[in-house]
Amino acid sequence: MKVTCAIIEKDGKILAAQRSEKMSLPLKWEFPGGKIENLEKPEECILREIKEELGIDLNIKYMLKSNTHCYGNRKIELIPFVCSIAGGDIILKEHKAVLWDFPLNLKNLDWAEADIPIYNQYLSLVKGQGLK
Ligand SMILES: Nc1nc2c([nH]c(=O)n2[C@H]2C[C@H](O)[C@@H](COP(=O)(O)OP(=O)(O)OP(=O)(O)O)O2)c(=O)[nH]1
Repeated sequence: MKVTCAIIEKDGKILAAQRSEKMSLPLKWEFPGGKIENLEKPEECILREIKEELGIDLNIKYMLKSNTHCYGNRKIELIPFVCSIAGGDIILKEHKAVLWDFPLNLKNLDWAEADIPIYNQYLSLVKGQGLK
């Protein structure tokens, strides 16, 4: 299963979202997004999912390397897009909470396992740019 997710940047901070009790991986933190539907391009998927889940429009800046992870016998390929907000105000439609912080400060969140390599990939990238 292919899943897209968004690392949304604003003023040097990024957004982490907490899954609700009712979702799979309850209360884990993730980069919001969701499953690719039939015939959909990954870029279309992430824009649709973020509109559905957070009520905002995104600009896609670039894609990072995907991470394949198995939760038991469920294999997902998580495809990350670094994005900025194009418009709208965040309304939580599915998540329990969201948090904005500098990338390094999010290290100790209880991340979904599939997100950890993606978080680390992003961190090395922004460190390389001399940012936090
Ligand atoms: N959206 C998103 N999903 C993630 C991330 N990390 C991660 O392991 N996942 C998992 C959780 C889900 O099993 C799947 C994404 O599906 P989804 O967010 O559309 O969730 P869903 O409720 O439809 O999925 P499910 O409960 O049927 O498993 O990928 C992430 O960063 N973002």
